[in-house]
Amino acid sequence: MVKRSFGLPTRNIYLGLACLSLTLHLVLAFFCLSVLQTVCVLPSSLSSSSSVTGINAQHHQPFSSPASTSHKPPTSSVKDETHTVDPILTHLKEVRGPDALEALFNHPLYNLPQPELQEDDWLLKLKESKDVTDKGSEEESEEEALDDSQWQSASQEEGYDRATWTSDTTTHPPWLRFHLGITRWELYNRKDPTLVQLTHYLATQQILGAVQKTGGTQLKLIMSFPNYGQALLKPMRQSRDAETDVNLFYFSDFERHNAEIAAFHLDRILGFNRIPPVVGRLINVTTEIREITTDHRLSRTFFTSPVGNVCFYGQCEYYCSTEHPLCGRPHELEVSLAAMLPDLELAPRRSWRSPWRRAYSRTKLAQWEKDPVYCDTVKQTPPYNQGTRLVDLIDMAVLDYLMGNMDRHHYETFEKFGNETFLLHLDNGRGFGRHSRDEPSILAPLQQCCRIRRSTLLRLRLLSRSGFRLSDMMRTSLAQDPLAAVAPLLSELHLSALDRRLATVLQMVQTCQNQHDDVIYHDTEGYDKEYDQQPD
Ligand SMILES: Nc1ncnc2c1ncn2[C@@H]1O[C@H](COP(=O)(O)OP(=O)(O)OP(=O)(O)O)[C@@H](O)[C@H]1O
Ligand SMILES: [Mn+2]
Repeated sequence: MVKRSFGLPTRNIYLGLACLSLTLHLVLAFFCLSVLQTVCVLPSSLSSSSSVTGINAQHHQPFSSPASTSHKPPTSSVKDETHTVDPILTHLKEVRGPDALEALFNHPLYNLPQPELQEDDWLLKLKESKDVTDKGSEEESEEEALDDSQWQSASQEEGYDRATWTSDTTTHPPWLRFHLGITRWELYNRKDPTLVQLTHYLATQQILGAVQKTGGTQLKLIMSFPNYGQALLKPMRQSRDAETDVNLFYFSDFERHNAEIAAFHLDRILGFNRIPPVVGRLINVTTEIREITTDHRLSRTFFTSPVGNVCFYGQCEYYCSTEHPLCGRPHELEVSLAAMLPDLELAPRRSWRSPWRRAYSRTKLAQWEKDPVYCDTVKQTPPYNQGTRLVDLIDMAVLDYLMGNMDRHHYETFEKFGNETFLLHLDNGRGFGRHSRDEPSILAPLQQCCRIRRSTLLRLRLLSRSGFRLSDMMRTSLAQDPLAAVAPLLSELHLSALDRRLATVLQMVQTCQNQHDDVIYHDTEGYDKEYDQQPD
């Protein structure tokens, strides 16, 4: 009786619940399809990339975990009040992982129109074959010209390939294609497949030679490959998580191999393309240095440590002693390998002292640290008084601030291009030393000059948005490096420091704009319409 008297109402309740559940499912399915299409469909490669990087998602949207991102919208993008007013966001797609990096690089701000390249905008050029045979012609003496005959070694050195390159670029090894692709405006074209081939080449080619590089203060080696490519090696000296001792001056800090690697990725993500490609590699110090080196100053410094690891220290000014050994485990050592720039004889470079160079002294201050209107003087001094040199320097200060590099005493340019060219951002080994502290003085050029390229500013803003967040882009980009399989190239603490520092840069530009009129250097003509509503 009791059962029967409750039967009908219970059935109605069940029916009602079923209808409600069906409606909810339909609404959910509709929402998922229409609004979250890009989030729901995750690229198949994600799970593999996450296992390689071993990402700890404590502080970030875990792009590596499809389950956790696929059914709810990222909260920060929903909160973003500028979503409907900022045209930049019309290009924003909520994607994660490798696709997000690709989406960033496909954004119009990373594909701004470039002036058409003229013949003298290329650093090197191949000689026409008629020039090679036409001995005595004036063009023969052109320093920047390469001719096929240079590549044919008369005496075949052991292990080296016989060069069979012709003027057909498909016969060229990646390092040569990289050299031939350098222009007045950038070191490499991000979309050129040469870049991927070059990094793969550096990471995998057999090492035939290893000698110390002269010049500079810390140990560096030049490694040679079978088809005459070379790379600049910086070794791992300390664990990735070791923070620079607070009592060490910037000029005493160790150089870090992972800083060289991360700086290349950061520079590329900022859209500069001014750092030679760098990859990480595990090398065998016995077979790939000790047994092949012809450098006696280097080979003399090898020894076996008390626990049986093979170590060496080389000869240089800083940290080349038994107390600072570079040790394999027992043979394997992590290193960074940077693609070498063309030989100085083919493409001479000019070294410029940075106006914001530090004093490199325990006690002295540089002029820019004492004079609040220092930039007024710089602005009137060639080459900073015209062209893009000042804003180029400010781009470099932003890059250095983001990675905490206080060691930018000089920068270089290719002599061929005079003053109208990009700045090479070489030597980044002292970046990424501290994540817990930001060094405001690195931003002095921006703070004192209150000037920035519009394209740089717009890209920085883009990188502060969810979906394109700088830390996420860096994590994804660094996961492509071979050493990411050993451990993430930058710890999460360093990655979040990047976002924090980026916010500081944007805040500084805002403060400048509140006080000055001519903060923006307009370099995005023709694209202004698209960003009309972008506040600057
Ligand atoms: N990828 C490269 N290809 C060719 N030359 C390079 C490359 N990177 C650096 N160099 C050259 O080697 C020199 C020394 O390198 P780097 O600056 O990294 O060493 P360093 O020991 O930090 O020097 P310093 O102590 O003077 O700062 C640079 O000034 C530059 O001219
Ligand atoms: Mn240095």
